Amino acid sequence: MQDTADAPEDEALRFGLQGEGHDANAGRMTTLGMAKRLPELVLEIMRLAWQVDRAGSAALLACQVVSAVLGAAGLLATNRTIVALISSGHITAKLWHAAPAVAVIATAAGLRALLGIAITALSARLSPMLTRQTQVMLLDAATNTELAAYDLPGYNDRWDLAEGGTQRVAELIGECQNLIAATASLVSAEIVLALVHPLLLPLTLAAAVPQAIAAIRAARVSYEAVIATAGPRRVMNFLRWFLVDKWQADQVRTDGIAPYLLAKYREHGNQVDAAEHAAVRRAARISVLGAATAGLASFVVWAALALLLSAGRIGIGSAGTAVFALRAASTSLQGIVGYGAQLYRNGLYLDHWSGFVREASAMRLNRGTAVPDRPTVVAARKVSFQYPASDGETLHDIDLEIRRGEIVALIGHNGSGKSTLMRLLSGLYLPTGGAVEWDGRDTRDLDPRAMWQHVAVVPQEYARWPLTARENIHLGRTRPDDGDEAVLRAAAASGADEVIAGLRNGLGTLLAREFFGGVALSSGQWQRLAVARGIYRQGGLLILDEPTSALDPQAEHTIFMGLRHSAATSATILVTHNLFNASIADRIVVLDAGRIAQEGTFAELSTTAGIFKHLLDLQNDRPVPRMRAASD
Ligand SMILES: Nc1ncnc2c1ncn2[C@@H]1O[C@H](COP(=O)(O)OP(=O)(O)OP(=O)(O)O)[C@@H](O)[C@H]1O
Repeated sequence: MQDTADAPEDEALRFGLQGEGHDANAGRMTTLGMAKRLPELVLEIMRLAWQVDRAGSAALLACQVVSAVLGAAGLLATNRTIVALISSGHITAKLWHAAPAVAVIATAAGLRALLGIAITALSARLSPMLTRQTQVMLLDAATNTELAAYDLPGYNDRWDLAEGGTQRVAELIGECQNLIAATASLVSAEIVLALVHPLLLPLTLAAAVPQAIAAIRAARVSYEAVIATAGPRRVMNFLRWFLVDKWQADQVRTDGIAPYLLAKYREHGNQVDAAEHAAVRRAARISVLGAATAGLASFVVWAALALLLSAGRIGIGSAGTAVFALRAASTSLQGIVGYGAQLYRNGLYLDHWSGFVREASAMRLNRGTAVPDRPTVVAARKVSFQYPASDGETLHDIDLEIRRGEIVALIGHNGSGKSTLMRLLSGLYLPTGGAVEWDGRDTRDLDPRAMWQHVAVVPQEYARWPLTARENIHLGRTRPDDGDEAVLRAAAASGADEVIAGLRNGLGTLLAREFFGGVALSSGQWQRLAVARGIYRQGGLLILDEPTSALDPQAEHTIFMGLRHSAATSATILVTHNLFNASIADRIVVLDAGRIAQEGTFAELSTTAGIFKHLLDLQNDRPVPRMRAASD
């Protein structure tokens, strides 16, 4: 019995979000850090906006500037109105005197309202374009990386975060606009205040500091809570998917696992609630303190204004103007602090996006430029390979050649490295030692996209593209001279023709999950299409990784009988655990723990002591149970 005291703890789902720079992000959320970061962030967003819609971005900026100028003009006109109204003389004369300034106030207010509408409309137009642009940039970066990027620790988590960042873009645009508008209003109000009395300018700015600090602290608390709960929230997303997705729905029922997983869901939900409640309480305490200090600071400003007035430093007209300007400045400052804190927080999510785009760009497919021909010989020369997150090598010292027209079967225990070797031969991975060569040229020197034009792979986990049956076979590589003929020929070679014949609209039938309006196929039917796809490509290197695992014996027979024909012009590698299927290969290579253990024909290996013979004997060892034999 195992000693439970020494037993390691069971592992649980966890995600690599914490401690990956996010704590440092939160640490930088200070007043100074924010003052430095916000202008950069605004510029970054404006640069992005400029890329997608120059006219719209320029119009938006122009509207903001004109609105600010009108704001200042309105405030100055307020000053002139007050001076005119409190001057000595008959009321009618005073009103006439004030009329032009009143007209300026009214016009400025009307125009600012119109500009406000234009700003809202322009922002609404820009937001979706910008969101899409960031998403396209992300997809472009992610789909052009080396496949090995997916094996880097935390890569998928960073992808998720980056995708989350793109969903914040619309908010960022709004916050950016509001921040610019508030800053423009503040500048105009402060100019007016400085004209009334220079002391009022630093005083109003200093009064905003406590409120700014409080708003940033509150935003930081909320960001920290988001980061702290990211792990459990992602586990919850994962569990939700497992509980309701169709692929497990039958087992959720027969295994009765729902209550067990739901309990785990609640447990993680409670962790999230506890962290968020604590954050809300902390943020509220900080906000109360901030509001109290802000009240005190504004009392000081008003007191200073009263003192200036009573000391005769400013006139009653200027004091009236200052009242309006102070209100405008205070509203603007609140806006800057509030929107600034939100913008800063959302900017951290945008950083996830830009960080991922940078990381993916550094991993971009950037190999040689030599364009290979259809290969005659594909070879591994002393190849070794280690996955980035792995402790040791998966493949060691592999020497192997496959020639055009030859079928080589790869056999070996689970985890012996067969799929990894195929990804190396097809150029999906580059070896960490030795070289893979196509007609003597190192795959590192070849243009990978040009290489893949000559590769046809039927993987174990075949894609089920949400496209028509026709598209699922030609994948956009149509042959205009051959029309559907080539597609149907490939379908006939894999038994997919029977599947297509039964579809409501033949080759034109959409194959997708029902909720996308498509027809759902069985696993074996999908696999027939995947094999047809591989045959249709007529690749110089044809790789079949367990191509018949989900097929009935008839479909399997069709494929293996047709394989000789499609293999005539390709170097073909077949990975299979069904050793009888390996008998169609010219040569069999047996992998054991990442090394080539045996190589030979079926006849040679099935009669020589070794792994192959051992596995073959096991496959043949299906004795009829004794009880049944007795009763027969
Ligand atoms: N992305 C990865 N990162 C780290 N290790 C990996 C990765 N993919 C596979 N491995 C490890 O490499 C070894 C070989 O895996 P591979 O998939 O090549 O084996 P296989 O022979 O194709 O197995 P099977 O017969 O089960 O399909 C395994 O030990 C596996 O755990």
